[in-house]
Formats: sequence, C-alpha cells, structure tokens
Amino acid sequence: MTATDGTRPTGIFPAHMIRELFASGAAESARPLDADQIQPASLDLRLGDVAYRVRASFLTGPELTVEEKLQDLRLHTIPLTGGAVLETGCVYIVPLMERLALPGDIAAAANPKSSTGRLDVFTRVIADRGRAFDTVPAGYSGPLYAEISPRTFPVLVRAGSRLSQIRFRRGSARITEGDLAALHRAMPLIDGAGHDFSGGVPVSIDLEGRPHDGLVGFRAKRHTAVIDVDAKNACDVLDFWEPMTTRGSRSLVLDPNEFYILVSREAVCVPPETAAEMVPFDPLVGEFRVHYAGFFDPGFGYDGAGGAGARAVLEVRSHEVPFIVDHGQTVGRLVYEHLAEKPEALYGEGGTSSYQGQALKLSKHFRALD
Ligand SMILES: Nc1ccn([C@H]2C[C@H](O)[C@@H](COP(=O)(O)OP(=O)(O)OP(=O)(O)O)O2)c(=O)n1
Repeated sequence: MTATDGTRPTGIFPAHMIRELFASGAAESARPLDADQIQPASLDLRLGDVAYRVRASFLTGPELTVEEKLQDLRLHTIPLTGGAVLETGCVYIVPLMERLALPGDIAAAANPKSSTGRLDVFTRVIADRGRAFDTVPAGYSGPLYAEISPRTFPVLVRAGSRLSQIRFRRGSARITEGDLAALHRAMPLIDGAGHDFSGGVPVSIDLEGRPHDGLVGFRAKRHTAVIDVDAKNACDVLDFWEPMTTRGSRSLVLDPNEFYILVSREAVCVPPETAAEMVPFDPLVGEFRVHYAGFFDPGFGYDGAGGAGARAVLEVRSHEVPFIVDHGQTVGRLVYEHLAEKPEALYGEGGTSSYQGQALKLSKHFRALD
C-alpha cells in the first residue's frame, strides 16, 4: 500500500474504492447497480440488451473501436431482454452495461467469474483500441464488451446476466517472492512445506479423491440441455457431468478437448488485505492447462471468514494429445497482490458466497450430488 505520490495508495481496489469510482464518474452503468454486484475486490459486469453473433473472435488493434469492427463481422443481432440461448462453438459480442472513464493512474483487468469458468463458457472482455483481451489500460475511457463462446454447454443468458468480473488497480500491486514467503510465515497461504514461491504460490492437482467414495472430479457430457446462467441449484449434476474416480491409481488420462473439473490438493488462503489470481503454471506446457483459473477474493479460504480448508477448483483441458496427470502435479500458480486499502468485507462474510470453504465443487447451477 505504498503511495506513489504520498496521498494515493497503490494496489487493487477493495469494494468501497470501487463505489467511489462510480461516485466520481470514473465508472458508470446504464442501470443502477445490483445490490451484490460489487464484490470484495472486483465488480461484476452485466450483459446489455443485445448480443451480436460474429464470424470469429477479434481484437480491435490501436486504431479501431469494437463498434467499427462489428460493422464487418456482425452476422446477426439477438435481443437479450427476454433471454436468449448462446450456442456452443459460436462467438458472440455483447455490449456491457458498465463503461469506464478511468483516471490516468488507474488500470483494470477482467476475468470470467468462477461460475462462468466452471461451465466452460469462454468469456473475455474487450475494450476499444485494445491490444489484449481482459486488459483495460490506465486512463481508458469508453465502453466494454464481452466476447462469449460457450465451449461445452449451451447457456441461457439475459440482459443483466453477470459472466465477467473486473478489478481496478493503481500502480504495481504484485507481492514479490520474498514478501510472499514472509506473508506465508505469518498466515499460511497454502498447505505443505518446501514451496518454491518464484512466479507465485504453486497449486497442484488432487487425484487421491474423497475418502468416502474416491471421487476426484467430473468430465463434462456433450449434447446436453441448456443451462440458465442466472439459476442457482437448478440442474441435476448427472445430466451434465460424469463423475470420475481413479480407483487407487492416483493418475488420470485427460482426453483431448474434453473439459474436466478437478480440485487442488492443497487448501489455499487469500489473507484479508490481499487478492490473488490463479494463472497457468507454465504457458509453455501447452498439452494441458488450467483453462480459466481466475480471481480469488480477499478472505477466500481464510479462517476468520469461515473459509478454512478451502480448495481451488481447477478447470482443466488437454489439447491435441491424451495427457496423463498425476496426483500432486503442479497446474497453476496463485499470484498475490496487495489491496490499496483495508477491505470492508471479505469473501464469504454474510454467508452469500457460493464457494467459501469449498472442496471439489461444480458451479452454483448444480444441486449438490450427495
Ligand atoms: N479457479 C477458481 C477460481 C476461483 N475460485 C474461488 C475463489 C473466488 O474467491 C471464489 C468466487 O469466485 P467468483 O467471485 O469469480 O465466483 P462467483 O461470482 O461465480 O461466485 P459467488 O457467487 O460466490 O460470488 O471462487 C476457485 O476456487 N477456483
């Protein structure tokens, strides 16, 4: 939280600073915010009134706006006010309700919400004149769009559905390797000993399974019914997923292009004045990777917020070839950043979170299996 100019602290914005962005006009929305839209250190973004089916994914590059690109690429316009199904294998662009007019020292980064990643709905945020997905440069002024491509299940969405989230950051917020080790000594960030914290906190796969039934994860079924992204506890697990056990082998063969939900071997913790993001372990290991990873809220897995023992959910895919993963194989790293100010609330406080203290857990759309 060192201030760059003596007054404005660097770091990720907690909820009250995100509210200040709206109060000052640095963020605005076409509709009043939903009561729970501002999370402990991120803002959920809402789909607007239409979706455009496009031929292919794109970035605008430095010269063009998304609207200008859409003139060429738009195939069909789909109203979302009454709800619409987004089909697998298609790419859609949806203008979001929120837009930004950021000061020159505040940048933003987006990610799919955990629930979106767990459904294998590939979602990225794009901004005008953008050179990278999910990246909003400091000082950006303009609209935001979601690019959405359901990979496994068709999904029912509507205006106001929340598939993406965005974090705001002033300056550099990354906690360095040395500081991470010190933080870990004060409050363990992960189970176990002897971790190498270069590049973040390593997270590995659990293939031992649950003690009572050996369940290690789920493989997505194909050609399923539609999932309503706004309906919690509405779907039956077995209609959409095949439960998997390793029957004592502690390894698993990932079939190419299938989608798996697995869980971390370690419990993880995000201390109250930090936020984390899981990134693929090594982008050069192209055969398999955690596919969405995502943001971890302040307080996730923290005992003081009811999270002790929380595991990370791993959305895993193998590309090109079948690939064997072993129990304890590292698949991701948690990169920690400090918050700009002390947060008012932590993930899981108030009891409305879907994943605090979780073990192996599908998205909130599915009824518990046992
Ligand atoms: N690969 C991931 C990504 C995230 N999380 C955890 C850490 C997050 O703090 C928590 C909630 O993430 P989101 O806010 O993205 O999830 P949702 O908004 O979908 O859920 P909620 O309804 O709880 O806000 O899920 C996880 O276990 N595994």
